[in-house]
Amino acid sequence: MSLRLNVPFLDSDAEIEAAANLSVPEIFQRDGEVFFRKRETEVIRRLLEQHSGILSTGGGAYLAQVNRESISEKGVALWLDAPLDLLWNRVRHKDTRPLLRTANPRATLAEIYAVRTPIYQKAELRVPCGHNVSIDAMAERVIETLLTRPDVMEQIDE
Ligand SMILES: Nc1ncnc2c1ncn2[C@@H]1O[C@H](COP(=O)(O)OP(=O)(O)OP(=O)(O)O)[C@@H](O)[C@H]1O
Ligand SMILES: O=C(O)C1=C[C@@H](O)[C@@H](O)[C@H](O)C1
Repeated sequence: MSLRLNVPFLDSDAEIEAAANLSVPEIFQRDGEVFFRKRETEVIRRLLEQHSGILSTGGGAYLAQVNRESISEKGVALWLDAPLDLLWNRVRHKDTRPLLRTANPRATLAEIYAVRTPIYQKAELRVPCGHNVSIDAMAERVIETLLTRPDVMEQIDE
């Protein structure tokens, strides 16, 4: 999306990792989730203040009201709404998500999904993501959806 729109791509996890010189799991292990969430809130606010572009936040960031407010103030929240089984297939082979390092990560993901879905529904925009929707097709759908918010993204016909 950022390549197509020629705007910066920002990722809050990547910014936190660069600042700490540690991976997200290492930060969780060394400093705990509460510490991580504080850094996440600071980073999201700073990135939204300093840049106009696409900000990919970590999946837990939108749970905090303060982050939801920062996002709505500076732009718009867009939820990529994927079904649980699709999410599981994407994360099952990775060990980069500390919250899923449990005895039964599939069940943990289901619990997280159930708790978070009503909060993700607060996002102003939503794009459903089914099986077999390519990254390109998703980017196209997201751009079409963003165009419904001319205060955030405007089409310029050349
Ligand atoms: N439309 C798609 N089709 C197929 N695979 C996809 C699609 N979108 C994302 N993926 C893959 O799903 C995996 C998870 O995506 P990604 O790491 O971007 O998630 P994320 O939303 O950044 O998660 P988090 O913020 O929790 O880290 C990646 O391997 C990515 O390539
Ligand atoms: O969904 C979450 O709570 C998280 C998602 C990742 O992007 C990281 O921000 C971290 O692993 C927490």
